[in-house]
Amino acid sequence: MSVYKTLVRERRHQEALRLPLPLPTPEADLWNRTLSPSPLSFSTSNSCGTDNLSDLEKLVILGHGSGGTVYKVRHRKTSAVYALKVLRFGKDVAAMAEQQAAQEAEILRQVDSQFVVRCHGVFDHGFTDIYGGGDLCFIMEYMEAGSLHDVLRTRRRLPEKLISVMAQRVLEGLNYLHSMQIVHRDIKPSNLLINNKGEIKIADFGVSRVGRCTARERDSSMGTCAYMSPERFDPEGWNGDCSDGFAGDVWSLGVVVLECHVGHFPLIGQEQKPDWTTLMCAICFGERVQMPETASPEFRNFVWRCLEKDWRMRGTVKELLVHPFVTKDNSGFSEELVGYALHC
Ligand SMILES: Nc1ncnc2c1ncn2[C@@H]1O[C@H](COP(=O)(O)OP(=O)(O)OP(=O)(O)O)[C@@H](O)[C@H]1O
Repeated sequence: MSVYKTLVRERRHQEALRLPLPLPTPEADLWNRTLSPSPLSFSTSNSCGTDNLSDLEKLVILGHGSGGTVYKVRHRKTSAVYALKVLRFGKDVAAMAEQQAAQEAEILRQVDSQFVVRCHGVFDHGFTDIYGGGDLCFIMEYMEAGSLHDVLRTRRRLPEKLISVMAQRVLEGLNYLHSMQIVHRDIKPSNLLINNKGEIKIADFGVSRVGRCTARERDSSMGTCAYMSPERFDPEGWNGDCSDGFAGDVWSLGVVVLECHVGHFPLIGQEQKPDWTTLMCAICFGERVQMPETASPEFRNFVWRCLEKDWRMRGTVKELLVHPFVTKDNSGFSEELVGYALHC
């Protein structure tokens, strides 16, 4: 998990939830949808052919996040392999935390894109004893090569062509999510997963929103602050109250892209401690970010368009999808990404 994470998800340390999991709604309904508070304890109908977690054999732990553990599991009958994300909640559940968890489950049930890690089913408590009594389990598509964070930890830097492939796919994923009015709000290397074909996909909707945030949600500052845009960090200073949030995902992608080039978190010096004040100063008041000398003009321009402090001036996903940095011929580079990832 990233060392920069200082603001974590409140909801994932809170008491067992009785999750309201509403039935899927048409796309249009997603905007500003309020979730029903009626508790519902069930496993979803799912696409991996199980309504019982005991059908899944635990193989290894893939990783730990702020709220739980991700296991590699195998379906005993079909032998299909999945990643099972088990979330646990602490005591003192807040209403907002409960809503956020329901929102994550709902988003996962709705999204269906080759650029987003697929969720095959959701189980809430009552079904999860076999996994230590977790409160919510997501059966996810298994991404064999792990996360971009894992790759950067061992490789440090990636060649521009690979960064371009990664950026293009994340933009496609954001384009899809934004078309459904979903703002991811936590784009960072550990939430970008890679499969054995070298395809990068967006994962983890733990702090995502459908539609605009309420003031209360904004105040809770959920997400990883190192990758947060100026308007999320300081809504008053950067007119964040008027933002629909989509531009914040573009900023985060810009930070990730630059990080892949320079080999460390790029907005503060390597000698600086990534505490809240340092990050706030760098993100909201820092000079325009310096580019590595070896960066191509296309790379520089792409990153500057993403890291424009004023969200109204920042590049949009649609604009960046046709930016020369991502429209270059990168055929064959996905396979190279697998090599990078699998041999770390
Ligand atoms: N679908 C998946 N396939 C393969 N590995 C996965 C999958 N989902 C998660 N992982 C691994 O498990 C780790 C933990 O994931 P998780 O989403 O719980 O936390 P995180 O994103 O690293 O941190 P946080 O939850 O604090 O943001 C990831 O970094 C990744 O290495």
